Amino acid sequence: MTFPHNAFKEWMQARRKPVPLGTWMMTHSAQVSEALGFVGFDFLVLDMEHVPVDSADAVTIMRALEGTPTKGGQVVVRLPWNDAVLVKRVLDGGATTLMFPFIQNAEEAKSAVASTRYPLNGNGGTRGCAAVHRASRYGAIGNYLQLANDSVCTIMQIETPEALANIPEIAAVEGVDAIFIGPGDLSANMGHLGNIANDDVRHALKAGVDAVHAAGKPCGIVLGNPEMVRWAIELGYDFVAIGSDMSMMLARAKEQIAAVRGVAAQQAAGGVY
Ligand SMILES: O=C(O)C(=O)C[C@H](O)[C@@H](O)CO
Repeated sequence: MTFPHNAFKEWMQARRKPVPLGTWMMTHSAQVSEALGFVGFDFLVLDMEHVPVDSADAVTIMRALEGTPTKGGQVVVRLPWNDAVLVKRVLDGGATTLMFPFIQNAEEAKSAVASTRYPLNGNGGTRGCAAVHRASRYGAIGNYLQLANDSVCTIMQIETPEALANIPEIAAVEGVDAIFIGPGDLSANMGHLGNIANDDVRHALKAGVDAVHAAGKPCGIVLGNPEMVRWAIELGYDFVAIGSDMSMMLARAKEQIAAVRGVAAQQAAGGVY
């Protein structure tokens, strides 16, 4: 059996255009995720940080997506924390692109990368080793252990002013494939909780993508509405997510109710997601 293709890693290396567009999966539902897989997003973020998705749930959702155009190598698993045990479980479960939240410095980025690598040729890898699991298709991919390290794509999240200042060192860590700036937590840690549209936050989002590019790496972001997503693309972001499945579902429901009742649906300022 051939080794699964990591499309997302390839897009990061090629800086694919048009910019890959995705969304967050926050419904904790394999069926909703499967349905989302047919909509046309380039990638989908399986959120384990703000959604009570454990490693078994993550496998169920990834398995549901296998039958859709947005499968396997287009699923980004956002971990709840930089935790080697969770990394081991989601990688063994078949995840190929991992997003690490709240990475503050190069040391944390190195630890994150190491947890995704099997020990090989003195690479400092710390990923625990098993050969028969979903990732190897239960052993059907005979050379899984030899190819796994190079197949993984790692994304480090920048979510505080400290991390923003450390972008050059974080992005320079070997094995960091991309940086993702979390506007929700960055704005909160800048003192602008819930206000991504704040001018200081917008300035930081621009400075962040510029710093990531100066370090030679691609940079992603998530924003809450098409106008802000287009703004981010114009700034040079290399992959962008718009809102989430949950926010889109609720916004559409409010629009429908408002349309029947003849009142304007309320849009939150700055774009919630
Ligand atoms: O800080 C952020 O913003 C993120 O990391 C993304 C959010 O956690 C997520 O809720 C997007 O839907």
